[in-house]
Amino acid sequence: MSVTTDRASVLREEEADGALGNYDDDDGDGVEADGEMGFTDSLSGEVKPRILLMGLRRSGKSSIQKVVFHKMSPNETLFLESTNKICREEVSSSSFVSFQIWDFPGQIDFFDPTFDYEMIFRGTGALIFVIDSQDDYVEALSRLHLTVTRAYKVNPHINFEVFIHKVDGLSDDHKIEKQRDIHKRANDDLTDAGLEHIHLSFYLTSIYDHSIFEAFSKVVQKLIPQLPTLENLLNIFISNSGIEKAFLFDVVSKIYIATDSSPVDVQTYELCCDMIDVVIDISCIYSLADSEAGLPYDKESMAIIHLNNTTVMYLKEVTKFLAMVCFLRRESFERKGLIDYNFHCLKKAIQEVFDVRVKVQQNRKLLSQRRWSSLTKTNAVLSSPHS
Ligand SMILES: Nc1nc2c(ncn2[C@@H]2O[C@H](COP(=O)(O)OP(=O)(O)OP(=O)(O)O)[C@@H](O)[C@H]2O)c(=O)[nH]1
Repeated sequence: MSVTTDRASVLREEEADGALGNYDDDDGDGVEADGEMGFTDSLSGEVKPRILLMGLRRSGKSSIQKVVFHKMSPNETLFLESTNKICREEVSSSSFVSFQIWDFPGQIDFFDPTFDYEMIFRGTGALIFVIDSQDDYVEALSRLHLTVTRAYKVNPHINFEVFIHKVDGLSDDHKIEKQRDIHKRANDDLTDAGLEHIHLSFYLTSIYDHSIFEAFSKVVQKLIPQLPTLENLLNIFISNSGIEKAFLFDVVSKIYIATDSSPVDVQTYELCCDMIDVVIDISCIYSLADSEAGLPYDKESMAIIHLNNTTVMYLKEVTKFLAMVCFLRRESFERKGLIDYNFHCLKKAIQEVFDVRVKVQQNRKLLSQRRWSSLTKTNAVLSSPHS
């Protein structure tokens, strides 16, 4: 059972107009249509970062979006129809996990005059290029090169993320070999073009396991300017509490937005995801219908799991959509009072970071609105010089 199909995080789904260059204006105010959107973006650096999903047809872009943000089961993606329009969606479950995802059809043509790629890349935070590892990837690599070079020219601040996707069908050796080959060829192409300074990050992903959530977590983390502060807070928290590993999770998407500086291993990450599922599912089944608007996750949410290898997993609510999940030894857990006290301090500090982030976002929005209104005034004067 999954509560998350009722999407708290997905505020709305919009489909861009059939012609690639013309985007639907969701509220009818004209601001998000055509060139205007790009112009405001360039001034304000849009409050919500934009993440683009690009790649050849059938590489798995829509499946990734549906599995990560709509909790679609991987098998259901077999029935997804090919995307023929740009699909935009806002993901906004907390101030830290707040962005727009644009899912592109596989066949976009940069030379199509109706495709305003400058406008699109200008407001982009991360470009995820999906390569089907089970297919011949020569064409995908040349497409990747074209896309990255175009995007970089318009906006050198974009994070370029390459998902070597559908690796579930490959053996471990084969996966590493594919990654090495794709990594080498993509970087050789950039070096040949004199663009070796462009950095590409590579991830092995599949919708059939947690790798896609882990990869998405890393993409999203890079878009959180407060990440070093959050990491520092977690480092202090674990060292003061005798904890071995701590994650800060967005419970809706199961994206972890920060962890301490010790390395992350996949099994640990998977255990955290399973724990969040268990908490939400049990809460859905047994929580009182009238408790806090019937939400399955609230201030009281907490769980302790004793693993059979002397490790304890401890989950606690941080904010409405964030949870801390940590791993510690049974002996350390005996000092639960100290852990809870330190957690209380951590929670307050995270709340402060959160408040600062909200303030910065509000200021940026205000600034952008002011600039926009002064610009429209100037335009009005210019267009009626005799008034
Ligand atoms: N084995 C495997 N198949 C996958 C994976 N991800 C997606 N697929 C399958 O790949 C096929 C194409 O997926 P889509 O998500 O429609 O691909 P797309 O890139 O959005 O395709 P277009 O809309 O045509 O651009 C579907 O049959 C999915 O079930 C994966 O991780 N592993």
